[in-house]
Amino acid sequence: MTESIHIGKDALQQLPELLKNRAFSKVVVLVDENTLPHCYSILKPYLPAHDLIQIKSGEEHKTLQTCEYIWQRMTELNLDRWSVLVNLGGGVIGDMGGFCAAVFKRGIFFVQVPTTLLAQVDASVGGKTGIDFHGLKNHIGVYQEPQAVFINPAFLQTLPQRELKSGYAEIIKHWLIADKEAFLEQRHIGLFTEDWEGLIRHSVSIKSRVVEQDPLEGGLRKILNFGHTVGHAVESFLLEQPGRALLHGEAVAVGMLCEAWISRKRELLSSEELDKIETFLATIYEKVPLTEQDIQHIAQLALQDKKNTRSTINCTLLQGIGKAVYDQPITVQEIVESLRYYTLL
Ligand SMILES: NC(=O)c1ccc[n+]([C@@H]2O[C@H](COP(=O)([O-])OP(=O)(O)OC[C@H]3O[C@@H](n4cnc5c(N)ncnc54)[C@H](O)[C@@H]3O)[C@@H](O)[C@H]2O)c1
Ligand SMILES: O=C(O)C(=O)C[C@@H](O)[C@H](O)[C@H](O)COP(=O)(O)O
Ligand SMILES: [Zn+2]
Repeated sequence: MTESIHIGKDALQQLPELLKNRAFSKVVVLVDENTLPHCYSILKPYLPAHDLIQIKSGEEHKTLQTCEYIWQRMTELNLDRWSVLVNLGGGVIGDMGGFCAAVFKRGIFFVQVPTTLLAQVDASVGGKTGIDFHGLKNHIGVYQEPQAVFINPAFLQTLPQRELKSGYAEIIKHWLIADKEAFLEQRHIGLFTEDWEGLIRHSVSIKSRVVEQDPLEGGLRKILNFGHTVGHAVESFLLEQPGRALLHGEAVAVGMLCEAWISRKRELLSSEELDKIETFLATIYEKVPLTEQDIQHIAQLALQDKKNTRSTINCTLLQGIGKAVYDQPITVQEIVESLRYYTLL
């Protein structure tokens, strides 16, 4: 695991040393209306004098418009290239704050302090930063590693159950692509775990191992995108439908079911394994109602996936539980069929 990722209840104790050693000219903390009341008091004792930038929470604000506001505030606060932005929040704050820092004055430093399960096990690790554009997920962004990541499971105490479940989807994804034993054992414990730190460490180690080998997603890193070809299309589509938006992990759960079904269709996955995946996910995630018209729209959105080459949709599929294969060409029609299958589950 990368040395700059600190995990545990004392993780933040490493932060003052980092801030002191690098002698940053200014420290600014990016928060939203939830992380300010719930998380800032945990972080504050570890910070020198600093300013705050507050934005609205939620995927609908992971946009260029919010970036403009952040850059405007950074300018008003006179940040120079030796400033550091501390992103205190979930994946939206981490992705967008990381992106804003990476391009402000061609790049200032940033640190990730993830406060949701999803951000602790996935989004804060690996250097993908970015925003949504015209409803398309992470359509604009750059790869830029933070100075360090500080993961304190204590932040999860105030996180709503629905958000915990969303983050758990990325943990399940890590098991499905890389650790069969963990999937088979842990699924009986599910969200009743008391060992968040152990689960986080395990997930981060899986993700870090992949990212270290292929940081810019030339090949292997695409396995981390299992469930996202269909999942991002579902998420993008429902984000634009009033009252129907899903959380990222909820959409990934739908995507994993569809892509597991396509894996079965290709005889990469046995019907017993597909059944195990379906049964487990059904115990956690509610069924998302989709009409035939929705399905047609969603399948078209997959044509914008970042793993595609020319007009080929390259999907990551499962070759049995615990092993993933990337760059598997699939068709829009197969996505339609997989979503129809999902609606009948
Ligand atoms: N960069 C990556 O590798 C990567 C990986 C996975 C997901 N993502 C992105 O992450 C985003 C989803 O992240 P998320 O699930 O963390 O959502 P999020 O950032 O929207 O946070 C979820 C909600 O929880 C609130 N919150 C955060 N911490 C809290 C706490 N401790 N207590 C109470 N409330 C708290 C937030 O204000 C927000 O309302 C998506 O945009 C997704 O595309 C990125
Ligand atoms: O880190 C990665 O690589 C991932 O694919 C992790 C995903 O869980 C995450 O949602 C990521 O943001 C998706 O990246 P994208 O390139 O498909 O936008
Ligand atoms: Zn994801």
